[in-house]
Amino acid sequence: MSTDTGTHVRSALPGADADPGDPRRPWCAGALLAGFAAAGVLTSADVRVAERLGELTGEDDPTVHLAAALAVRAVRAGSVCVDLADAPTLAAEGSGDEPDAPPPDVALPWPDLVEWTAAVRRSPMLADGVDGPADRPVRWVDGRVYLDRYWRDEQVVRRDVDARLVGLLDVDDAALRAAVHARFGGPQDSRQRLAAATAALSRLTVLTGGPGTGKTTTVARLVAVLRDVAGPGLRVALAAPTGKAAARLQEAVNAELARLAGETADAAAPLTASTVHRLLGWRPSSTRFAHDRTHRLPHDVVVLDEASMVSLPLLARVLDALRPDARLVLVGDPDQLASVEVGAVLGDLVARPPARRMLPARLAAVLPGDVPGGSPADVRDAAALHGGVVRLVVPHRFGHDLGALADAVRRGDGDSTLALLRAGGPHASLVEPAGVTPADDEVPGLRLDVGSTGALVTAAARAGDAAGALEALNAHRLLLAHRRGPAGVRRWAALAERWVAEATGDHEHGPWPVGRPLLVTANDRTTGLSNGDTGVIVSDGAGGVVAAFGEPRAVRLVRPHRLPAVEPVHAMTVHRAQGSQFTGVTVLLPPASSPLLTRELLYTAVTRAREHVRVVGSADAVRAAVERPVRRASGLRFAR
Ligand SMILES: Nc1ncnc2c1ncn2[C@@H]1O[C@H](COP(=O)(O)OP(=O)(O)OP(=O)(O)O)[C@@H](O)[C@H]1O
Repeated sequence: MSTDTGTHVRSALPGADADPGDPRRPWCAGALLAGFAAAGVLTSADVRVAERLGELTGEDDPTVHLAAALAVRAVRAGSVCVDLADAPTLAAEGSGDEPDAPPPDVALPWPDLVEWTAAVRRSPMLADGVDGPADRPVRWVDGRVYLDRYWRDEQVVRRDVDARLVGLLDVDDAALRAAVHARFGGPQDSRQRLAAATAALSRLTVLTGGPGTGKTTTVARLVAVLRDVAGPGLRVALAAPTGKAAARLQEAVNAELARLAGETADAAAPLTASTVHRLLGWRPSSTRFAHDRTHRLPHDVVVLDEASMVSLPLLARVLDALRPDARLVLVGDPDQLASVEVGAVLGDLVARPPARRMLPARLAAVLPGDVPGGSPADVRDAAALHGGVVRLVVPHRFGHDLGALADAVRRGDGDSTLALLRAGGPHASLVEPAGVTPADDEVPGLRLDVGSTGALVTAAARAGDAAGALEALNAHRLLLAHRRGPAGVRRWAALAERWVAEATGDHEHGPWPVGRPLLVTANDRTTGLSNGDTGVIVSDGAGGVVAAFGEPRAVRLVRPHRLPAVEPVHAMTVHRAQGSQFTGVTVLLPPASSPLLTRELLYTAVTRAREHVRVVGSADAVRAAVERPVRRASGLRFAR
């Protein structure tokens, strides 16, 4: 394709006559990219990176620059790569990264796909295909364009996962069968038995399931099974992406292990769980972890919970650090929101067409009758066993209505979702505002919940009852999709703070008001607090205050002057709430046109609630959410 494409299309470009001072318009950009930037598809940074790569590699074709800029944009939006054929559709949907900017409503001068692909493949900027040169900054593989570092991370995951699925570990069938039945004896435990046997036999297990299907319980009992078959000296690491999720995992797994130990009089050593970063040996002054391919983790088993939140680069680092003969158990709900960073690896591993392996046959030999069969879903689940994927399907915790609601959202069934929400009842309700976003006086129930939760938290905090304050903090949480704007965290957190002050009659304004809920926004080694941890300021009983974090049964106290970056947490994004649950949840939806409004967002929000979820949003917004699954491009779902 000739390099004059840019000039040729200039007069037709959206925004070509727009204000030259518009900050979205990159300085010095060629006409083609400037047009995409003016339309809001690319940012100045996307354009600058692409043009700089062009300078460094001697590439001046603007269509190649466009492909590279779209690969940078894709990463910003959480994709690993961009599929050029799909790029026009994705651009028309707007960017989840900049949800407040409307999607472009102008026709963009997309290059002809065949010519574009040819230009990209012969470019000195790009490596062509899997076997292309290793020193190019961008790579094209089967229509997908990657920034090379993400391609390399994807290859690490692909190769390691494939290697882990080859061959089975040496475990005695009869001993395994006995151990599994001893730990999972119930008639409904079939999938949990399969999960434990898979973890014993395979170096990769992917344990999935909706909320309350017994994933954490399975992890604990699976560890007991592994100790039974491999000996009590087994070195087990538990990890999760956030400190809060790690604390919950540790508490739940040890409680179940202690219960099992009581049953069998075994002495079970308690396990500790850490964040994934801490497990790998995160060092603030280095871009590398202490554990990597040259200095592997010592563990025989690594269990990674909330794996839907793990990014592609982080999973690649875990796989790098794991001994090849160690077992990896990934646990999570692939229907939830993916990592805030790049990739949706759990979903990709579940959706991947697995090569045919020995595992299902061996599972059938160890656990005859437990391998699923019958319904189409069972047949799909049986096929997924080739990839080490076990899906738990029996809900053990959820109230029936909440479970049905979560399931309708997961299935993309807008009619049922709306019907269940409108039916109301003790578990779910819908508040439909008159306008696009609700006015404060349209949500009296929310105001009551926020006020009463704040009053409970403040009363416990004033009494110096840290555990009680942390417990009360989980009574209700307001969740939103956006940070800014009329349906954003900023506006609603300020409102919630006012409602709490009104409910408690407390207008204390000092830097650390007693009862203020806190969200940690940075990792901090000295206090051990992690980004995403939540806590509350409580009285220390001696006229001072202290910040309480952790679970009510394992409270950690930190003096305010030692706190890392924190912010008040009267409301938070749905993303931030992942890994936590609350008795009641209110989710306030953005307008139907928001690109952040997705099925995964609503599903994640609904499944944060233990007893009641209130959805605030128009019927259009609910439908838009349910009917729009997140699309994150990645090559992991394909054969290469
Ligand atoms: N096989 C089982 N039989 C009976 N009850 C079970 C079984 N497995 C788990 N449970 C119970 O179901 C409830 C939910 O289990 P668990 O917390 O393990 O689910 P989960 O999938 O980890 O949930 P979440 O994703 O919400 O953390 C717990 O009370 C647990 O004791």
